[in-house]
Amino acid sequence: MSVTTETQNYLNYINGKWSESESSEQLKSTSPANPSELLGHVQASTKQDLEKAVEAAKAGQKKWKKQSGAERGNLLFKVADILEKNLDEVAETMTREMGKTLPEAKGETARGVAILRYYAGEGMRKDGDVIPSTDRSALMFSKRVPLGVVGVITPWNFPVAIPLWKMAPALIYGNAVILKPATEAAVTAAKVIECFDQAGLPEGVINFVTGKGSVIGQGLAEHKDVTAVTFTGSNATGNHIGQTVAARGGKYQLEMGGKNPLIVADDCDLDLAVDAAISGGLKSTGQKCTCSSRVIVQEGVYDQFKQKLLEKVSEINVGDGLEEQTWMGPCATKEQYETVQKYIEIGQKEGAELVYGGRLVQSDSKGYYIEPAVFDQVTSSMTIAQEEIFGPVLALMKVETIEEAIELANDVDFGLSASIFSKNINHILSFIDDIEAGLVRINSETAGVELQAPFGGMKASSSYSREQGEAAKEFFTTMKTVFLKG
Ligand SMILES: NC(=O)C1=CN([C@@H]2O[C@H](COP(=O)(O)OP(=O)(O)OC[C@H]3O[C@@H](n4cnc5c(N)ncnc54)[C@H](OP(=O)(O)O)[C@@H]3O)[C@@H](O)[C@H]2O)C=CC1
Ligand SMILES: O=C(O)CCC(=O)C(=O)O
Repeated sequence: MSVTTETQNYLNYINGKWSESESSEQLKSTSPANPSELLGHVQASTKQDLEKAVEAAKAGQKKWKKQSGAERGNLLFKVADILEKNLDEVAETMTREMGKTLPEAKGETARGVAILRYYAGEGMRKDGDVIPSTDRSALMFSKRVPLGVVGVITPWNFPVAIPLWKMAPALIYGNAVILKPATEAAVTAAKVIECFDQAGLPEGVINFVTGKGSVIGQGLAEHKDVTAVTFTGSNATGNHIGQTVAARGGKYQLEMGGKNPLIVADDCDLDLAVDAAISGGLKSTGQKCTCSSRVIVQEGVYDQFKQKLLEKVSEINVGDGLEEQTWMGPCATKEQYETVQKYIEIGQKEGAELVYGGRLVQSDSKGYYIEPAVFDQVTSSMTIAQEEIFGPVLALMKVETIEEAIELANDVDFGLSASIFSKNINHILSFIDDIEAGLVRINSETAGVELQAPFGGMKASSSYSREQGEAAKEFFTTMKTVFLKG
């Protein structure tokens, strides 16, 4: 059985088999560059489908955890090789399905391959410590053990990297997984699951159930046999999931929004700062939780920075992500397109000055295209300085001192990522100390996560847990302390 039927009807993957939902209903996935282009249908799954997946995962996990780390790792290496072989197809599907440009989609898929290899290697690393006992004749040690069944709920903005940076560590540490991808990027996710299928993971170890967040996502959050749930997405949904899982005593991990500041100091290399504002703020059409949305500039270089920024932003080519000349693709969904427009209107109503862009870009295909927008005269109390827009909108804010810049940078509910551009070590050290962010970046853009380092935010950006690198071990395992005496 393959991932689809002949009509591009992408199936669920439960207990090692591709299967239709009991509902016999499907949800449509279309292209944001051309909303009349159908990518395929995915299953509108029911709670019964999810129940089957949970049963399969429970049974699969019992055997999976008995395999050695090296055996599990070998399978992940195999998945990585298959994904690498299919990189072009997966990346092109991603571009068609959620709009990011093809080079970005290829980069993300290659990152997926690297994530799989990193965690495959983890199967050969230590899973505990020897701890001296007060009893000289005893051996005491800690041992990491899997949690059981892990629910993975993912967004549409990184349809390959985010599912993989959650599933690969879950699997290597001996858990079984049920992935519920964002509906808008579920076809790309199906292609990733196909790589696991081809690699021959044992039945039930990895399961894929598409459907509405309110049914399948909610079902994972509520299910008593889903020991842990890992989520990336909006704050509203994340907080709801966290409360639901906590109420039944489960473990959860939430990665949510950002309102990331980039501080430009008087003494910095302005050209580098301009490039970082553009790359960090507008790549992926601003649809990254780590994107720079507030650019806080010291008054000494404010006008010069603004002029250089506007010159470069005006060169940005908006269009279909499959076309070579395109630098910025469409908004990923109709909802996102409307949200960005709404925030641009709010910004203007609240007194910010729209100094560039923000207009809709017409196309024959009626794609969700919008020009990058730059606002001047933004103050911290404005909605566009406080709420996550998730679109190509930069808000410029002027400050006198670096102390004021850091205070302004911290004046939001979020705390995911933050950058400073400066050559002054004192400014840099104050920034490292005082900025309220999980990712602190100096002379580098706010986006750009490395898979081997902990990733997560402070304040409302996350549940204080960290993903990726070695930090993933904390979430995807629990600990036994063993006291052994002859
Ligand atoms: N931190 C980040 O990386 C991201 C942040 N966002 C922010 O969220 C905003 C809205 O985007 P949106 O796609 O609606 O994000 P959501 O948070 O609603 O969706 C993320 C995932 O959660 C699922 N989901 C939705 N409702 C529930 C529920 N009740 N219980 C469990 N799971 C659920 C979704 O499924 P389904 O697809 O079926 O709705 C999807 O798989 C964006 O504008 C942006 O600000 C969005 C994406 C990523
Ligand atoms: O910046 C990155 O590479 C990752 C961003 C991210 O995790 C997100 O947008 O959800």
